[in-house]
Amino acid sequence: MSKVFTRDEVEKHNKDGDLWVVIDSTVYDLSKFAKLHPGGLSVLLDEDVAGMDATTVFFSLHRYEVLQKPQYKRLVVGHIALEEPKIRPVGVGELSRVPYAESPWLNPAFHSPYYNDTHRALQKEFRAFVDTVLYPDAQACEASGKNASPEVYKAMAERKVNHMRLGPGKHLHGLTLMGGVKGEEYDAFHELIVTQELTRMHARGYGTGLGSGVFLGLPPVMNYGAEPLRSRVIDEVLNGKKVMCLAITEAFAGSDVQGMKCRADRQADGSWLVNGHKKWISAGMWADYILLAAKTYGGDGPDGAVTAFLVDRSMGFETKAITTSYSKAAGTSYVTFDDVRIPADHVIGGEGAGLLIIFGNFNHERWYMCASMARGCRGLIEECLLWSAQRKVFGKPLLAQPVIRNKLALMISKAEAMQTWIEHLTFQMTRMDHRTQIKQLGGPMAFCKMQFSLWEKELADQAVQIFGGRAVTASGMGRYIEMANRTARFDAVLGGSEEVLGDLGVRQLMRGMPEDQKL
Ligand code: HEM
Repeated sequence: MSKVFTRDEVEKHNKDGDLWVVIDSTVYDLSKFAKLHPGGLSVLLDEDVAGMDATTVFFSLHRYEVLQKPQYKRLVVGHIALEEPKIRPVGVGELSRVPYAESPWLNPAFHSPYYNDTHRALQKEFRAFVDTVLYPDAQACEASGKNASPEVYKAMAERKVNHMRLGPGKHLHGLTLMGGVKGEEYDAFHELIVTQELTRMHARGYGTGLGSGVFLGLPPVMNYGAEPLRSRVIDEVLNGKKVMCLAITEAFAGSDVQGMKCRADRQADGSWLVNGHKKWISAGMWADYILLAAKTYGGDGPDGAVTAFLVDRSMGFETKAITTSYSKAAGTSYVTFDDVRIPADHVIGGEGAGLLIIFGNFNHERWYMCASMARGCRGLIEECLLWSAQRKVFGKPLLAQPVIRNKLALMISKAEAMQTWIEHLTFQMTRMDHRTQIKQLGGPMAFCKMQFSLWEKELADQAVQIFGGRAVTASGMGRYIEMANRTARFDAVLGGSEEVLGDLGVRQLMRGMPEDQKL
């Protein structure tokens, strides 16, 4: 049982070698730790700290999670008589109590036409899974730059996480998913929940490395692959036995997909010989399979047509890590193909079908990015509100400054608009078949992604201003803000740059401009 002290007793331990502090009514013995303290010894010997209640100063310098680490929990020697801790951390799977930190549908006072009990059940269980399994691994891998641990791949397979990330479909039928959701009832709003909860790992690169291959690379194999290859690859990737990635962009071609130079030449035995390279390939470092787009020559179709291939690492492609400011944990790579031979049955969707396959995937990719950005911005708001309430400047909390409140108002209003917009598009996905979605949602999705990444950068920028110097260091108080600000730029480029997407949306609407209507 924890020992009980009076504040007078604690005050006597106020020197080097005999140093106690009180944080939130808990008494810590820092006598030995003080010399190892990352913030130094002198700050702990300050007359307002040594032997005193250091709650306010502690929370202006450290995140709560510091106190939860086992090595620091050991410093606890007791608590103050007749006092209870006032700070109540958010428990595993719980919702934040900070206003606007959660999407409105999670606010019990609010109503939504989109969500039912199955959505709520999935959200609850998925959040606990992120908190307990993914978050710790994500943070460790962001620091080490490594791929997710085998235990995480296993845990995801057991809970059918990859299955869910692919969106609704026959691959879920007969399965019981997290929260007891039946595979048949899983819809685009369940997928929205899964996508948004994943952003709470606060590890953008890790998330990309862990999942982009599944929802970008696998759908073409699922929709167009030939058996038995199709079933084997689906099983291996969904169940975490193999990692997959998508390889389209090159040093020569980004948003202008057709500018690619990677080529595949048909051989006399029907196989293909691939030469060229791919650049910025997320998860490429850990990929066993690549869904590759290359221009084909000497086949049945026209020379230079884009064709999709499933390439196995054993076929001999090479991957080199690209150092980005994003994250090593994304496994971003430069992939080279030097006379890599691909069997004829590894063509996906037929010769020349590559562009159709690639473009058919774009809406889903952009929707996914928009959903993540909307939830990521909520995370920024939660961080900024908590920080503004606990950080004191000129004797008052930051929240007492009108200029800070103005920044928060601009941030919150954008995050609210983002969630409303993505839910509107998600609702269309529940009502339109795939073909109609491609036709109808290309423009709206392009505008949505363009605007979201503009807003995301604005929010990240405001958050940096609110956190100050803490937001540019990768550890400590502002580390989530540092990560968000560093990675927001990638959303503006990946999946189609803002400029290209805006133009795409306008060009699409031009096709529908009426000739029989004038001003
Ligand atoms: C249980 C008691 C404490 C523990 C376990 C602890 C632990 C840490 C850790 C792990 C860091 C590295 C940064 C981070 O991860 O947030 C840090 C930094 C720091 N700590 Fe503490 N600390 C304690 C108490 C205090 C107190 C009472 C003060 C009062 C002044 C203090 C002042 C600082 C400062 C100034 C830094 C550097 C912050 C920065 O780089 O911005 N610490 N501490």
